[in-house]
Amino acid sequence: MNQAVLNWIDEMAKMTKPDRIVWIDGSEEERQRLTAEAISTGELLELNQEKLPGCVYHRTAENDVARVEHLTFICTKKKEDAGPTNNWMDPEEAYKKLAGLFDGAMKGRTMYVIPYIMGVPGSPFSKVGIELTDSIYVVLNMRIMTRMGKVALDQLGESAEFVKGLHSKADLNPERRFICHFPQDNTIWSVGSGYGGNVLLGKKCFALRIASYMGQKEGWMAEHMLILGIQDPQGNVSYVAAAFPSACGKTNLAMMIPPETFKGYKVWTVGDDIAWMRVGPDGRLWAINPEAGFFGVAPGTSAKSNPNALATVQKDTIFTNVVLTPEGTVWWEGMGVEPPAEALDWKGNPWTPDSGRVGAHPNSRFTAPARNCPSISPEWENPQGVPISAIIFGGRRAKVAPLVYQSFNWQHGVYVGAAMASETTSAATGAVGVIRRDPMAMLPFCGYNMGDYFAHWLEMGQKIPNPPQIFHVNWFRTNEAGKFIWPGFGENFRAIKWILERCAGQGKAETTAIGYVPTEDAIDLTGLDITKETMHSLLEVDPEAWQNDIANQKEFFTKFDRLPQAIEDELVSLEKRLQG
Ligand SMILES: Nc1nc2c(ncn2[C@@H]2O[C@H](COP(=O)(O)OP(=O)(O)OP(=O)(O)O)[C@@H](O)[C@H]2O)c(=O)[nH]1
Ligand SMILES: O=C([O-])CC(=O)C(=O)O
Ligand SMILES: [Mn+2]
Repeated sequence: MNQAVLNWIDEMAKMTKPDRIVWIDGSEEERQRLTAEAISTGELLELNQEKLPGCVYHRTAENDVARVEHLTFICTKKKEDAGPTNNWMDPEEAYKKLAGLFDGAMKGRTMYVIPYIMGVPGSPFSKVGIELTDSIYVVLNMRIMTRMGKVALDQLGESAEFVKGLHSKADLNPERRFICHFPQDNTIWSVGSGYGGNVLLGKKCFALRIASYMGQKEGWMAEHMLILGIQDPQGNVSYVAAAFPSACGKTNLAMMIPPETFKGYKVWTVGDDIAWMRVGPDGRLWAINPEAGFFGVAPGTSAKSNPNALATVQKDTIFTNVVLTPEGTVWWEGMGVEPPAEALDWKGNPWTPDSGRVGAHPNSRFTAPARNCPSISPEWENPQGVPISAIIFGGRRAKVAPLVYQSFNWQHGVYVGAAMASETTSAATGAVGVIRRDPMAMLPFCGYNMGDYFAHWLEMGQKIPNPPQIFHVNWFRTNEAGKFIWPGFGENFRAIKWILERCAGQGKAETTAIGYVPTEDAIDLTGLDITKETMHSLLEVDPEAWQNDIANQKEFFTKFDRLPQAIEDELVSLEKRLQG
């Protein structure tokens, strides 16, 4: 047995004082046993096994339904290394404070030891973590989201190089809830929550916050990006990676089905949330999806918007905070089917469709194995990853950003990513619909100084002989009535097709102040009912709106003491171009 692992577990058990310690092996027998146990205590509810085989239901505490960014900390020795966009705590102080909360937190409970791999076993990209938790819900979610159990211990061998994750629900009191990251110690401590984004430590905590720090040191990138492949009628597949903030359409785009008119085209899903990217021997950027499942937003998922996601969650899925029907099935707003006449809402209260309240929490989620997905790419477990032709940034912008545009070059593209903004969503606690700057969709997920992160992006550009082209998209422009004017979902394929044409040196574009914008006839609109006026407003670059946005960007960037000169230069150049 690995002595470093044993010593660490011993130390954590002395602090948390569980009644027993159970090692997770990842077997089917173990899944059944733990599921039965969680059902017997009410932690999980069994669903209708005829209609939803292998599926279970879970409710979180009412005040524990999303990531808590104000309680999430990067604990580096120097405050500057966490940077201006992260909450910071001194590591010594953080360990001490959380040790107080962890002290005896597992008394009367079991500590589960979950060894897991982010990435495919044996891949040069992959990394091992171990999560200690007192929640069966966490174990069963990690079983879907990662490759875990024996396979991870085999990969680790005698090495002491693993990410040490400790989680306890403790008393679930939000006053005593903290998600602390110690990138310099490869350590994550999460206490007082049972919500996925705070407690599935392989996901946001490791695969983004800790991994972004590793990537900067080791010369690779960990990004909040989906990965998809687009196959053309000749059978060639091109891959793109796209960064959108939480609940802004990554899962939907990753599983998109092209509109009927595009015969012979097919979209393959490689990943829906996280990409780890390295320069390949051929000088291109290669990406893997380090996860093994999808932790997706339920509301809005329908046979019309995302049939692949709906098919994915028909078996072996954990549903969290959705509506529970009397027949033991699930429902949510925007599912595209009649709501049940009466049911239990996400809080467990009796609910009817005319109650005037939503039945499912807006951030209710499904946890489903990626292999269930009808569009899963044949390459999704390729240990070498897939080559990326285009990087896409995007957000929710009612105004300002056009449907799609291309940056002039890598440096300009990095600036476009750094200047990203989006309206906030229910994926994190706090106000919804407020515009905030969210560079590369990484504001809540960058594990070090974001100025250094921009510098790392700029440096990566120097290291990739054949870098991807960088684009920006916005599916969320609205009219005066506040309605989305672009149909979105599968129709987004039309913008992606233009992006790939541009990568191939084709595709018509107009050079504007902000970058290359499609000419009004450049996007293939065959079979789409959309007026010329609408297309015009979708592609419009309004100099005044952009000037206002620049003012907001400047305010944001003044917080940075390590802002690379190149970012500032790009901003100044844009301002000059806008003034004509
Ligand atoms: N109007 C419009 N809404 C969309 C589009 N794509 C996704 N949405 C909606 O945006 C919400 C979130 O979409 P997801 O695809 O789950 O977002 P995500 O980026 O994967 O979210 P995280 O899992 O939080 O990272 C859902 O309610 C979708 O229905 C689109 O093209 N147009
Ligand atoms: O982490 C979560 O809670 C879910 C997620 O993917 C995100 O918010 O981006
Ligand atoms: Mn996400």
